[in-house]
Amino acid sequence: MAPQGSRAPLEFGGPLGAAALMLLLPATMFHLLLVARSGPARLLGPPPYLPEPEALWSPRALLLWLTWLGLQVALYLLPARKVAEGQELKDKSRLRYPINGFQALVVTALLVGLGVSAGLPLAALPEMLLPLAFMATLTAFIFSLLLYLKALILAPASALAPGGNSGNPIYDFFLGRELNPRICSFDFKYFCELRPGLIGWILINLALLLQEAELRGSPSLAMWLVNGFQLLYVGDALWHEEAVLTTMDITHDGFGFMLAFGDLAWVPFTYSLQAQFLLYHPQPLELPMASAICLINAVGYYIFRGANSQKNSFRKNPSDPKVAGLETISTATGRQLLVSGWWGMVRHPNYLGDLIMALAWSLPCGVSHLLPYFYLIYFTALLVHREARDEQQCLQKYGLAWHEYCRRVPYRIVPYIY
Ligand SMILES: NC(=O)C1=CN([C@@H]2O[C@H](COP(=O)(O)OP(=O)(O)OC[C@H]3O[C@@H](n4cnc5c(N)ncnc54)[C@H](OP(=O)(O)O)[C@@H]3O)[C@@H](O)[C@H]2O)C=CC1
Ligand SMILES: CC(C)CCC[C@@H](C)[C@H]1CC=C2C3=C(CC[C@@]21C)[C@@]1(C)CC[C@H](O)C(C)(C)[C@@H]1CC3
Repeated sequence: MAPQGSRAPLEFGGPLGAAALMLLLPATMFHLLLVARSGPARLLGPPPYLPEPEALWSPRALLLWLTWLGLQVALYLLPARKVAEGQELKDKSRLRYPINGFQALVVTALLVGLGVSAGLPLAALPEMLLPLAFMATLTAFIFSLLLYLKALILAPASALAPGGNSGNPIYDFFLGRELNPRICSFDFKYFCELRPGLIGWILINLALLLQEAELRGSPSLAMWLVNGFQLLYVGDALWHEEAVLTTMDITHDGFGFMLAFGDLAWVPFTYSLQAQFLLYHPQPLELPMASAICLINAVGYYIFRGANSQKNSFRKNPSDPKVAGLETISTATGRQLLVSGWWGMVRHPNYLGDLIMALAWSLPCGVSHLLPYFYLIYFTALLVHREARDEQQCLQKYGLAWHEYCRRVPYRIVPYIY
């Protein structure tokens, strides 16, 4: 058995919190799937009915799910235009990652386009969301168990994540013991973070748009906006795939149930909630309002992309002319912190942009229901919590220099408010 790594303070309410989240997250996802198609679409009410086992277990859905995962694995293994190096690890080594996510998106789009023109009934996908979500949840549980056992038996101490090796099996299963579990060069966390769930989300949105076209003659303006905004978000993530290597999930969090379920089930089946809602609850949207919503999304995207690219360029090469003129603070680790540009406005400008976009994704659904605003509410809570986790980590890494940064940039996410 591998020795235990260094012990970090417990997050997410410790083992009890982790156990509660493992029940609550799948339950919330199924609740949303059921409520979105119900007449009243009440976020806070009880679900309209409890599904029978036959509604969850379907061999067709299982086959479809495995085919989808198999396709994304095959696309991941295709030759990449570039191979990028990750951040330095505890043992001073760096892992290598293929940069071919955008290529996977384009090939998937071509294959789906060919399939649809050959008669593939993509518009039937919305009817299979419940069993598909069940397959994804089951996969996440089984996969996390295998990852947990692999980490327990095979991983050396240097491969463990800072947080997921407390010794408590429930907590470690949830958070993930190993930082970058791999088989040969296949990196499970990196693969799951950007491929099956994120591209699956866009495919579900498209299927909902096609079904709306079948039902009502053409997709509504609101449905076009939601599809367009979310395609931009996913396309952007895959285009800037290399930037994910400096995010907290890759550099800090282990790969356990939280990320496996988040990537494979939560993202595709709950992030498509607005499009699901619109299929069953069409909303009128006039052009002036639609233009205002596009403007909000553009502002959010501008901040989100600007901030993420600025930090990424700076971390890759601080003398890059794009960032060389920015003001910085030196830290004892030798790394520097930006204190001007986007990172001088608030301490998490990328979260601010992401939240503004989240608002723009909900607004096309009108204001008659709370349900389509679930993403905005959940995402605010996630980012506030994530920001607090990141502060703790930065304080540990940078000590006094971080205090100085907080003094110079006092607001966390929203200028003059928070
Ligand atoms: N749609 C979704 O569901 C989700 C989206 N996201 C998005 O993912 C993106 C990445 O988020 P996340 O990984 O949480 O965090 P960040 O990309 O903000 O990374 C935080 C890290 O950036 C570095 N950093 C912080 N301040 C500075 C500074 N002033 N100058 C230079 N470096 C700094 C620190 O790491 P170091 O110094 O070690 O480099 C810190 O740990 C965000 O845009 C977020 O909105 C996140 C979660 C969910
Ligand atoms: C529901 C659980 C409590 C938590 C699950 C969280 C995950 C769903 C998210 C954690 C960080 C994520 C990121 C993205 C998607 C959601 C998860 C996996 C991201 C890939 C979305 C696209 C962005 O451009 C990004 C910056 C690449 C994101 C990285 C973080």
